[in-house]
Amino acid sequence: MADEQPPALAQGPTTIRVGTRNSPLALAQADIVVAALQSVLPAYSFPISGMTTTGDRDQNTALYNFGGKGLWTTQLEDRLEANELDIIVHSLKDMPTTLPEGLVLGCVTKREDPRDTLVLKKELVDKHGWKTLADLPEGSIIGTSSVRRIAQLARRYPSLKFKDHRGNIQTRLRKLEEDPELTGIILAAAGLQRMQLDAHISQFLESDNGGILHAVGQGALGIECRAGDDKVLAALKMIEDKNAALATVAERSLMRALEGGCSVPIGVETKWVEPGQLRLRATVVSVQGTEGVDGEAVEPITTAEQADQFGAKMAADLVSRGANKILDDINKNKPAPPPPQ
Ligand SMILES: NCc1[nH]cc(CCC(=O)O)c1CC(=O)O
Repeated sequence: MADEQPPALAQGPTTIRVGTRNSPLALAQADIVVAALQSVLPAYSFPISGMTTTGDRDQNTALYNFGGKGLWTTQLEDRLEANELDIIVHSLKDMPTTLPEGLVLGCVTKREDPRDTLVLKKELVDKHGWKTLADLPEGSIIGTSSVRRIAQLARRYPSLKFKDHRGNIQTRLRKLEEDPELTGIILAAAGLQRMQLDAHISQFLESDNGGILHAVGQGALGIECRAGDDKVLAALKMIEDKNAALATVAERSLMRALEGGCSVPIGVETKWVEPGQLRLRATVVSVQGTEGVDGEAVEPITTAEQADQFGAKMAADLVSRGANKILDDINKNKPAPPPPQ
């Protein structure tokens, strides 16, 4: 094993310091990445340091008030730049598409299930046997604070109502059972699966089932490091998943071209329909769900450049069919960010 390692890994310190947020999911994700690194670099150590970020602390300000940029990431990035950490493990979907100067997305690892899921209140499942969004009676209240989820649900299921719902996954599951108003909530499959909480899932949502597309990068882990840190970059290359990397390049390119942060209703779905053939589906939906533009294409993708162009081309196609009007309206109506505290 050792003589297969890139030369950059053979010399110098054998510690790679790992930064993560402090939530149970973030810590589980850091453990997954450390286990992968440890298996290819058994002589190295990977101390993990957890940190509470603005996004974790501020549970009250509506998510779009942060401007969508770097809510979860800035404080960890400061420590990476200050050379106090060597890598940061992120949910890729929480990473802005443009990173600060000097920092790069070092790799994307093997992707978990990227879909959103419906989690219904247990008591209601037991009583009525409901399983899917289509089973829910008019006026049922779904807890979610994601404009992407609300917009798509409102479009497909106009009789549903929504209630702001946030906190880490465990908190959200608890609030679902405790809040008498809520019928169900929407959570990413990946987070539930990584925490062994997937028994709570009632329905997996996708374009062909429920008509809901997931967030850009959902289900993938992105690892950020310093540009030019050759040793760390070589280590990360060893745990990269090529298919996940290429698919998420296309997704992130689409989002960058549409200038959407995590707060705009852009849904995507990428699928390798054959080896080397990537299908990209995308949707841009107005906040009320009254308008939407959808796109779909399949292209042969083997390089990051091709994936990047694929995403940009899809964005241009969506724009030419009205997505820019939807996004402009959203940007016009956005409240001003809160004053710094
Ligand atoms: N918004 C927070 C967040 N960031 C990443 C995940 C799930 C894990 C992933 O997408 O990899 C979640 C929870 C959720 O949306 O249910």
